[in-house]
Amino acid sequence: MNYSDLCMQYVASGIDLLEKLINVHVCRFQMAAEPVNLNEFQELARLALPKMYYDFYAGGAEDEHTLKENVEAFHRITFRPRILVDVSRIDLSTTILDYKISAPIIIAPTALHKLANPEGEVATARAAASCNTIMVLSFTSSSSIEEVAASCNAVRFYQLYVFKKRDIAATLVQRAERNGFKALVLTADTPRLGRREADIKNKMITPPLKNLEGLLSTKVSSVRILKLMPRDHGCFFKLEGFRMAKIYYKLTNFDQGDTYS
Ligand SMILES: Cc1cc2nc3c(=O)[nH]c(=O)nc-3n(C[C@H](O)[C@H](O)[C@H](O)COP(=O)(O)O)c2cc1C
Repeated sequence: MNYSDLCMQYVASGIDLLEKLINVHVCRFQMAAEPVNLNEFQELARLALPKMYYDFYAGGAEDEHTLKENVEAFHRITFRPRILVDVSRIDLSTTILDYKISAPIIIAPTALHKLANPEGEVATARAAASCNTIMVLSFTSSSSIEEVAASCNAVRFYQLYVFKKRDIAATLVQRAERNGFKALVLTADTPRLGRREADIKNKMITPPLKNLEGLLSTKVSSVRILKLMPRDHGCFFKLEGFRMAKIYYKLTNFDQGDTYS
């Protein structure tokens, strides 16, 4: 990670540089002992990132009930040991949409990777390539579709929010397809963004969403995240969304004028 770039990014975001330098150095000191599990990576992230950004990645909506329940759900899963079997050759590889991957794990779409690293989603795509898995690029990525496509040969899917303003989504799908993205991943559970209380308290600001430049009238580079998708652009989803997505993917004849609520 290029720390000076990271610090410059913090300064640009109006975040206190001294505090971050201290945290980054504490973090690097602690890095002497390599993290051995996800919890330790999370703790390093907490030390290195501005609170505003850490809270964005780590937090959930309202009382964070679902967030806690997600963690609990994983705790309820146990492995059934199988003994006296030949483990000399272990193969976890599988296929998704005919693309072979090393294990049944792909990178889910998550927004705004540049909050954590100046390379943003480009670095994530390279990680996907080196692990021989698939990256799903978020609709609200901080690196552009083209930058991610040029960075490596990872198999890439593109996550789509179906916007009321259909031309926005259609334009992005066309760009993704032109740049070798292999499939669309439709997000159906975000007709409105959750009420993320930490983001409200932190007065969360975002880096520019490069893919939306020139498409949204909103000045997305400095708005609070809750205003990112204002009413007239807001994403929505119902069965109709599937029809639209299908049309987008064929890239023909979408009804630009129609409105849905
Ligand atoms: C910080 C963060 C950002 C996310 N951003 C997006 C996004 O931009 N688009 C999307 O479809 N899902 C997004 N998600 C949802 C994830 O793709 C995933 O569905 C969700 O985290 C549930 O998986 P988990 O239980 O493994 O975290 C985001 C999740 C997190 C934690």
